[in-house]
Amino acid sequence: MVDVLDLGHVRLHVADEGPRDAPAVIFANSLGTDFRLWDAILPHLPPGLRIVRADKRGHGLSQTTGPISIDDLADDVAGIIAALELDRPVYVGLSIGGLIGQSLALRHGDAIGGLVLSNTAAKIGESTIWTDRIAAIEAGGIGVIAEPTMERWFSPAFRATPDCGAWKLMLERQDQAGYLACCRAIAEADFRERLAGVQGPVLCIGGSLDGSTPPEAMRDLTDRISGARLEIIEGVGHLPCVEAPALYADLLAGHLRDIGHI
Ligand SMILES: O=C(O)CC1=CCC(=O)O1
Repeated sequence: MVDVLDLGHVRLHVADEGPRDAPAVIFANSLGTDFRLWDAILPHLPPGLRIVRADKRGHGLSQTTGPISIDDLADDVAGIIAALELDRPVYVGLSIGGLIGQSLALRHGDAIGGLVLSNTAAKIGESTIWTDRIAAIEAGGIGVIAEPTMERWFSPAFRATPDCGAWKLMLERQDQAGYLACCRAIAEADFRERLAGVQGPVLCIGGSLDGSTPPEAMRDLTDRISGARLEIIEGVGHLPCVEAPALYADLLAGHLRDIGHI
């Protein structure tokens, strides 16, 4: 079922697929993408899962609101879990989705049954990266950042394929105010001194060619969480679920088995 979920303060576009009583996994996508980010891994996941994907505020078909924080976005995820009556789903968040996951684990740890932090960091980039990006978009529109963003998102090999064009278009079509609100939320988020409050087992996944949250950032994040383990997928950029979907799904499935979720 794909639907609009009204949480009262915001309406979110959510896909809820699979048997209602099955072990659930909830996915959160990155800045500038909608929940189709996960399409390619779905056929590779073990059968019989309940899969929930949601466009965060200001992305895809979800509503854009005023200023937001990563904690607000984590509260939205907790709201989705409660509204859909999910039984402690495993949360998988990529990039800003990973920041949201760190906040979710700290604020609503009892609501989730496991955590996967993909292509993210305890703090993503210095503040100037975000103030420069915001200024560039305010001056010239989201299109001005599209080409350099593809270089961070994808390996040279993937950028040479026609598929890359669709991802660039997805970025260019995001709501500008929604995208900028998320940039401001990322700029303010810093979990470096807070992660002692997150307990493993946590699976961290990175890409060897990730230009946004490189392997060093993933290692730093993993080292800060007791019981976390890191897998780096070789030859892919910031969105390994797009570039290496079978491998990504295998890592995820292995983790679901390791923690007894399936
Ligand atoms: O656009 C990028 O640089 C990649 C990115 C950073 C945070 C996020 O969610 O995506």
